[in-house]
Amino acid sequence: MSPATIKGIRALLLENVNAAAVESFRAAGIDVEHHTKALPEAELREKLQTAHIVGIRSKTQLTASLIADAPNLIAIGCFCIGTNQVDLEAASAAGIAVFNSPFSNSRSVAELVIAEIITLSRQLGDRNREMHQGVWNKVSAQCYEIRGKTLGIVGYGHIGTQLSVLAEAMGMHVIFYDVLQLMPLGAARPTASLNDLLSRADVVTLHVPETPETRSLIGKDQLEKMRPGAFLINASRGTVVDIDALAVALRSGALGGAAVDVYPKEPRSNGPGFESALRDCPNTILTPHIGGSTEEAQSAIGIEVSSALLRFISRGSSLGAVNVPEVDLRANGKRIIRVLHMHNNVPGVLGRINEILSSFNVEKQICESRGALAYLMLDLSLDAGEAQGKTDDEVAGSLRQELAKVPETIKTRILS
Ligand SMILES: NC(=O)C1=CN([C@@H]2O[C@H](COP(=O)(O)OP(=O)(O)OC[C@H]3O[C@@H](n4cnc5c(N)ncnc54)[C@H](O)[C@@H]3O)[C@@H](O)[C@H]2O)C=CC1
Ligand SMILES: O=C(O)C(=O)COP(=O)(O)O
Repeated sequence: MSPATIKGIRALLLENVNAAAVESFRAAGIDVEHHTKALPEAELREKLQTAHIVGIRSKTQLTASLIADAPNLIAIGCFCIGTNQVDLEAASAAGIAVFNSPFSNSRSVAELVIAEIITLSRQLGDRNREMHQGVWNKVSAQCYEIRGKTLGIVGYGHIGTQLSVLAEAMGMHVIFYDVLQLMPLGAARPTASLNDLLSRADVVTLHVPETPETRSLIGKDQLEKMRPGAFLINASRGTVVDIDALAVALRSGALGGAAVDVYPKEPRSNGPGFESALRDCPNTILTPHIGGSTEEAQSAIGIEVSSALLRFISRGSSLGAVNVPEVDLRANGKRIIRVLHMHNNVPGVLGRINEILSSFNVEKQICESRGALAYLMLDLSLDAGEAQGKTDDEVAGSLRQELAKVPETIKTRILS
């Protein structure tokens, strides 16, 4: 496909999406607007009027109402792992592909959690604060090695498994709980239930996605099932833990400490004013959602997600999308135009489309469906059939008109 496919494409990048992404978009000829923060909803709504691509991280909530109000939007890039901040159903219904980076920051999160396990076991947060206040407090009571202790991992996915390997290398016993049956790494062992894990682990760490099932997964009842003096770590999503119940457990001494990186409500930008019931709790490490915030992770994510978006914009390839069917065709060097047609997945649509195309020479075509959405990609030869002797624009224009008459059409793009 020619650079003309990219011409006029506007990308709105928020939340300080890495410079690697900005550079690769600009190098491809895309007009980029880059913001270091998340935008207030009204400003975001206005900017989405003209954007073809929006790039966000974990903070920006792309609701059904915002998506419905974004007439030109073709693709959403989540420059992070989580996609819970996007209404994926609304995006699919509008034929908008959503991409993320499924594992580029997993190692960064796992390393942070290792640091936190030791920090909590040695009460480093409290000692550090005391020293900065000029207080020398040399104690060994309730300070422990991590060797031989049991780490309970809830959610044994990309991050949970990385952590499992690192923790075992440091002499910990690893147990895990996951809703899926998964292969244990090393000597790690699954537990029969979440309660079983909570009652056996010295350190419980959460690595589940935000879903209706994980909301308040750890509340008062679950905290009460944890061992006396155990530690809780949450670097998944803020909604997974009942923060008030956790603060009570910490202040009463039922738990020995906690490390929390994510919160039910997070500020839109850096600066003072952070409020939480966890502030000033004993042996409690609070970090501002920095689990994936390393130079390595951010540049890898910038490259990975921008490449996926560029492939989708320039060739229609949806490989790696989290919500639309995965479709791709290799170009064969001939003069073609590519038709990309997203439609409702009901019987008879392909028949109607093929009727429209009957006088053209179809080089290749592929159609995949995912739930209610189907995605058709096809290449038409410009050197044969109806297209012969016509310009790309003429062929594209008439096809666009005809395809718009197919009632199940959601979105059509024609690349030449
Ligand atoms: N603090 C930070 O900066 C970061 C936070 N995250 C968060 O961490 C989450 C996990 O990341 P990954 O390990 O990459 O995800 P993943 O999808 O590879 O693994 C998640 C695991 O949780 C399991 N799971 C789902 N629901 C469960 C439940 N109710 N109980 C037990 N297990 C359940 C899944 O079966 C899966 O094995 C992300 O969804 C994201 O929200 C991710 C990266 C950075
Ligand atoms: O990757 C994720 O899901 C994260 O939570 C990291 O989010 P961030 O890119 O730091 O806003």
